[in-house]
Amino acid sequence: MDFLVIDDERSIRDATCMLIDDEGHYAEPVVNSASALTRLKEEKYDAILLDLKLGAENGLDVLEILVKQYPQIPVVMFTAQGTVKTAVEAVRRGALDFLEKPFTREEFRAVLARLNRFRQMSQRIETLEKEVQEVRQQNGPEPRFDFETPAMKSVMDVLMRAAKAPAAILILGESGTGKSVVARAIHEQSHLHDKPFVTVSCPSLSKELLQSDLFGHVKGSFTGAVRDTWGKIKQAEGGTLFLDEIGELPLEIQPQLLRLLQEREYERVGETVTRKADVRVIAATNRDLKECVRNRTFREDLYFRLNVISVEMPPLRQRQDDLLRFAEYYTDHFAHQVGRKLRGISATARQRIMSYPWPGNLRELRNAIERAVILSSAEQLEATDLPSEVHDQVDSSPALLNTASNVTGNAVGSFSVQALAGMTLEQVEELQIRHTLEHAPSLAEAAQMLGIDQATLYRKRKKLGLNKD
Ligand SMILES: Nc1ncnc2c1ncn2[C@@H]1O[C@H](COP(=O)(O)OP(=O)(O)OP(=O)(O)O)[C@@H](O)[C@H]1O
Repeated sequence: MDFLVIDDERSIRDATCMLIDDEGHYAEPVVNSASALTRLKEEKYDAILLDLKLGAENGLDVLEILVKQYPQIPVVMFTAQGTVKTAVEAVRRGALDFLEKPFTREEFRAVLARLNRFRQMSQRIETLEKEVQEVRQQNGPEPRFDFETPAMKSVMDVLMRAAKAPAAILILGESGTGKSVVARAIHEQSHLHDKPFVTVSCPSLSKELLQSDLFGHVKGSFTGAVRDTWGKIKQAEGGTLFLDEIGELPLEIQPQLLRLLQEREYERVGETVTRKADVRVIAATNRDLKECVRNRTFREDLYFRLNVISVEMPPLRQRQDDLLRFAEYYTDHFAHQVGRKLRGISATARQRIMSYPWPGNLRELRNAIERAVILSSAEQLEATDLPSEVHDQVDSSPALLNTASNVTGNAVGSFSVQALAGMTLEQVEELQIRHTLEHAPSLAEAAQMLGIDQATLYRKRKKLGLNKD
């Protein structure tokens, strides 16, 4: 490891550098903060040893500058005997450890071991961050926010202005409209961009697990709680807590969330110690929260708390100005990913894309284009490369016709845009779900075809009284 030793006392400085050298590391001595900051600009160090009493300078002030400018470099403070209180203060202000002068080789080795662990952890985090970035790049195209649809432009305008304020933000909109994507964009545009962004998926867990996931728990608080754990609130400390599908939040947990938003306080499950939370909350849902309030499945006070700034993401069928641009963008992305040279989308395929209602919104469009790019063999994406529900809109299959008749109660001549135009959005969605469930071999595949997650399809299916095992 490479050390920067900051001490104005020559004897201590030299002795420390010799000790570091003896232990097989490299040390560079400097006498004050000015030369330390100059060296830090020129060289890369793994750790800093800093004297608390640095001549006329206060080591704690220097520590603050170092922690702010070089948060990735651990700092160990040299302290004189009997200044434990100050040493504790130094740790509170961001020092990794302290060494009481004069120190023995053993004491120094103990600090070295800690520094080594810190270094290994930092390297691991760096590797993981790179991996996450790679997975993201492999999984999907980078989000784009250059929308042309006026309604979407104004949504983004509100969100980007709100990003810089600490108030809670509520994002409404159908599944797949990009709520999670914009939640992350708000975080990245905000003053918290270098702090954590932590997602809690409200419907995916049981009430007990969700409570523990959010607030943490102490050992023995329920069967299986074998050790103390911190929840997502703690993980998100100083950053953004994104509550996805907030409309599914069990009623029992809602008062605790309200308290978190109002008082910034919470307790871990099985513990009475009240803890302070420093998080910015963004929540999203595809439910009609006002309706949930009316049905008494969502607390009104919580709704008002969350609804300080709220936006509604328009469904893709109302974003005609963006539809083709996104389709083209996805085509280029996936063609590049699979190493294909595609000359865009054919005129017929474009027409089909424009006239299809995309109930699964951007997620469905993205999946449809990814599939089409993989299947395509021509120079351009053709209508026949698109999923059947998209390219068969005019000459529909009998099964679909039957379903359409059932849904609307009328004999529909064909499943065309005209037929859809006579139906409500709810009916179109129901039609699409019924059709997909009829044809997909499993719920998982039906969800994938619809471009929604399984939990959403499960809920919708239940609401419609449909079954598929
Ligand atoms: N701005 C965007 N640019 C590119 N792709 C996007 C964008 N927004 C959404 N998508 C695509 O749509 C998919 C779904 O987006 P997202 O998960 O944010 O939707 P959602 O509204 O949160 O859905 P759900 O309610 O089901 O959780 C993303 O994985 C991405 O592929």
